[in-house]
Amino acid sequence: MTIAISSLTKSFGPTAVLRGIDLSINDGELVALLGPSGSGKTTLLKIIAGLDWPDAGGLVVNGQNWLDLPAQKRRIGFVFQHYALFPHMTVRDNIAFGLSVRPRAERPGKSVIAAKVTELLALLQIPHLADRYPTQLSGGQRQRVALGRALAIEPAVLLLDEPFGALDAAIRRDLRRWLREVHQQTGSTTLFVTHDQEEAFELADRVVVMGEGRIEQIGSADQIHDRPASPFVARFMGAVVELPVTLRAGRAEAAGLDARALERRAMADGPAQLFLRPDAIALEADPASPWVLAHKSSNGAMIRASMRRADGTEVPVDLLRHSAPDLTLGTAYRLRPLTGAVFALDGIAQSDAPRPLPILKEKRQ
Ligand SMILES: Nc1ncnc2c1ncn2[C@@H]1O[C@H](COP(=O)(O)OP(=O)(O)OP(=O)(O)O)[C@@H](O)[C@H]1O
Repeated sequence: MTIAISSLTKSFGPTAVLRGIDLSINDGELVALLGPSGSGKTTLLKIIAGLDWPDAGGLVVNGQNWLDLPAQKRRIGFVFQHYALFPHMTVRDNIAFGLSVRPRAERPGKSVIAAKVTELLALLQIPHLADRYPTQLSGGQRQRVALGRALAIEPAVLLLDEPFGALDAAIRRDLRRWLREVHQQTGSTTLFVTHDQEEAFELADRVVVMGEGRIEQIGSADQIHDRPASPFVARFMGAVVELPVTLRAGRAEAAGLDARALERRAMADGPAQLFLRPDAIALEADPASPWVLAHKSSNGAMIRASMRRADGTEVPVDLLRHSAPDLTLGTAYRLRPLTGAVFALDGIAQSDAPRPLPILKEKRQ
C-alpha cells in the first residue's frame, strides 16, 4: 500500500501539533518517525489509524481517500507501547481475535483462522506460548503477541507506536532485529514511531525526523548524520560541536579550520554557525593554528582529543585508535572536518541550547 500525506494540519485548541505534513510512503516500506516528545508523532499515527482527524490536508492510501473512511474500514494493525492483550484469552485466541470478530459474511471459517494463527505463531517464533495467558508472558513476549494480533487481519498498514518503549535495552535490540525479519517476510507497509535514534536507523528504510509538528528531514542514517537539514536536526542527533565561522563564497572560514572537504553552501557571505561531529574531524599539525591539544584519552577503541583555543573554547575530536596519528599534548593542530553543516545565524534558535557532549568512558593517558 502506498500512503500519500499532504499538507496535513492539526491543532488542539490554540496548540498547533501538526503544521503541514507532506510525506509519501512506498508500498512495503518501513518508515520510522523519529522526534522528541511532543513533536506530533503519535497524533500523525492516530490520524492515519482513523482515531483522530486533521483540521486540513489529505490522506490517500492506494489511491483511496482515507479521510472519508471510518477507522474500522481502514484495515489498520496498531501496536502501542502498552498493548492490552485480553487477559482471559490464551495467546492463540488473542491473535485470532481480529479475525473472529469480523461480521459473519467476511469472517473466515474456524479452520482457516486456526491455520492463520499457527502460521503467525511460527513467524513470531512463539509456537510454544500458544496456550499461555498474557500474565504468564514476559514484556517482550507480550509485544510479539500484540504484533501477531495486529498482523492477523493482514493489515493494509501497520502502525507501531513505541512498541518496545517499556522494555529493557537488550530485549529491545533483539526485538528490533526480529521485527526487521518479520517485516521482510510480510512486506507490510509500516510506520514505526520512536524517539530512539539507534532504533530508528537500525530498523527503517527511511527515517523521518519530526520537530514541533513539522518534518525537519527525511533520509538514511548517513544522510541525516552527514548533512543535517537544520540546526534542530544537528542538535537532535546529539554529539554536535558548534563553531562560529565566517562564510565566504559558500565556504566556512575560521582560524585553524580547513573546511575544504565540505560542500559549498549557497548562502550570503557573513557570520554563520558550523555544526560538526567529533567523529568526523581530522587533525593536521599546523603551528599557525590556535587549536592546541589540551588532553587526550582512550577507551581502547577510540581516542578522544580535546582541542582548546586560548579563549577556552574546546572541540572534542574522536579518532579510531588504530588509525589515529601520534598526537602530542601542547601541539597545535588544524581542524579538518570531513562532514559538517553550515547554517545562517538567523536560522538558529539560540534558546534551543546544544546538548552536552557524551563523555567517552575513558582512561586518561
Ligand atoms: N487530545 C489532545 N488534546 C490536547 N493536546 C493534545 C492531545 N493529544 C496530544 N496533544 C498534544 O499534542 C502534542 C503532540 O503530541 P503527540 O503525542 O503527537 O507527540 P509525540 O511526538 O508522539 O510525543 P511522545 O513521544 O511524547 O508520545 C503534545 O504537546 C500533546 O500534549
